[in-house]
Amino acid sequence: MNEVLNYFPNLTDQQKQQFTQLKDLYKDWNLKINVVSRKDIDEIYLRHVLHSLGIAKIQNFKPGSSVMDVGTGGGFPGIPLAILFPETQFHLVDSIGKKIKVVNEVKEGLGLENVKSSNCRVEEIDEQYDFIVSRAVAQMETFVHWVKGKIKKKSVHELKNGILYLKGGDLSEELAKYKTAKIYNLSDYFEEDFFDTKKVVHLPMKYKG
Ligand SMILES: C[S@@+](CC[C@H](N)C(=O)[O-])C[C@H]1O[C@@H](n2cnc3c(N)ncnc32)[C@H](O)[C@@H]1O
Repeated sequence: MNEVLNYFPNLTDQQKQQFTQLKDLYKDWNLKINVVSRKDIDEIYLRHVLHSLGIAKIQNFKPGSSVMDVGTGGGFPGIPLAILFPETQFHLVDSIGKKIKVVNEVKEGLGLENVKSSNCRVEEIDEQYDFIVSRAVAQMETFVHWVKGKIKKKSVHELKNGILYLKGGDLSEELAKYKTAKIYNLSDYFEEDFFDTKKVVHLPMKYKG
């Protein structure tokens, strides 16, 4: 938990309480439905919470904005971001029902009123968002295809509306055809070795009405 406080020192008491509660909730639920590896549970604040919050170092979501987390699994990056931005609406989507079950239990346990979830493939979603976030779900080309038409027309943030994807390693080939993609190194924001290869990719997406 100290990792989170160290990089996000201005949390409210409620946010501190929610982040603290989060570990026990995942520990309990993980025994019933495995969504996080056992090793990762012990390092949940570093590997899951702080990694998810890397997106917040690139863009703070404004009150009233909306964000979809595609292939959220047990709720990453969506749940930590929903704690950090309580006035932004988050839609967490996964095609596997038991993962969405964990998301719903954690959401209830933490009292997160700004989270809704859907158990379906993202291709079936017919809504629009300021940003679409994700981690470890698909190659960029497939992902772009899935989320086309799901971006709001008007940008109200510093970054243009589009995708904010947590990725790792060498992305030169995967992103070669996306000239407007910008890569942010999380090692510029977090000093732990875990972040040495971790990045956030911002890809602005044109509105398709
Ligand atoms: C490797 S897991 C990553 C989970 C989470 N984002 C994380 O980083 O912990 C990939 C998840 O994407 C989901 N997924 C893959 N394709 C999807 C699609 N087209 N629509 C919705 N979910 C999808 C899978 O069910 C799986 O839970």
